[in-house]
Amino acid sequence: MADTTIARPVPGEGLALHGIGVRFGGLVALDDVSLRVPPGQVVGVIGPNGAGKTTLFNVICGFVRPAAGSLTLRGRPLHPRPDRLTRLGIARTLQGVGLFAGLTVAENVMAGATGSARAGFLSALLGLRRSDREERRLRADALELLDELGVAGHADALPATLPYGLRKRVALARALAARPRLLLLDEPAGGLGVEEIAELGELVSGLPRRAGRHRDADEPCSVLLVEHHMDLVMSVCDQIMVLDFGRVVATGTPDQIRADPAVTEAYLGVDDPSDPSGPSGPSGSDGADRSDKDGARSEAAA
Ligand SMILES: Nc1ncnc2c1ncn2[C@@H]1O[C@H](COP(=O)(O)OP(=O)(O)OP(=O)(O)O)[C@@H](O)[C@H]1O
Repeated sequence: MADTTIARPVPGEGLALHGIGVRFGGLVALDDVSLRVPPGQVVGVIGPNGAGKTTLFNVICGFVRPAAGSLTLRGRPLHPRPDRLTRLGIARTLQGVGLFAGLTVAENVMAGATGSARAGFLSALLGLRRSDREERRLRADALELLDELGVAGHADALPATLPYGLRKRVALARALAARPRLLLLDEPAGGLGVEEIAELGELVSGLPRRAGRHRDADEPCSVLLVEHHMDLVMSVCDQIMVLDFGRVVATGTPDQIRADPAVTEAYLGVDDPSDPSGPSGPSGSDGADRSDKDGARSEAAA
């Protein structure tokens, strides 16, 4: 029977994190975190403020080097570097938008394909030669993606002229232009309205089924979603990992996570899930602020 526990990495399958530990001075940001993101699945990482979600994302992107543990991608050791992600088949969207302000929407998406284009888009920016055919192919691919995400009508606009929700779609199109086998989404719902979040949910759910767009036709794309917005996470994820104070407190399907008392305790800071005093539980919209618990995991306090 297939192993469905995402906290138990399986060699050779998708992205796997094995016993990751990260410290910032005396603060333990991640402690023995293991996770796998199987091909074709949307895996969510949730947790209250300061739980370690962004740190985990940064480890996978190579912005933070773990003090302990290792990463593998399709069974091979992974030593990520932010400037090498595209080559590894990993694309990401950032908190906020992060588009190039001086490039049009279509050009931004073309820039995302740099790693998969024989002659990179940067070469054009640098004034280097590239064939017209290559240029046309990149633009056609970009327009197709923009069409898929419902923003093709804005292809020649500058990002700043678009509403925030549309700019986020362009950022997603740019990430998809790299034809990733693994897509990392860092709080994609941030700053979006209810309707936009519902539309985003449909988009994210469909990402692993984007047959033939990624480099490996035999391996569907997988998605790692770091997100505060619980309704989105619960509706799109196949599996969810819950972090609290840098530790894994629960993993499972959305239904399992909803029913797990450890999750309620992590969000509300109470043992009784029916206690109404907490501001937001796992079915609410945002993580609770646990500033009263700050420092509880520092080495000095341990
Ligand atoms: N560069 C850093 N230097 C020192 N401490 C850091 C650094 N980055 C994160 N931390 C600390 O590590 C812990 C985990 O932070 P992280 O940002 O990963 O949490 P998070 O779950 O993403 O929180 P949020 O939901 O508020 O974004 C926090 O206590 C944070 O203050």
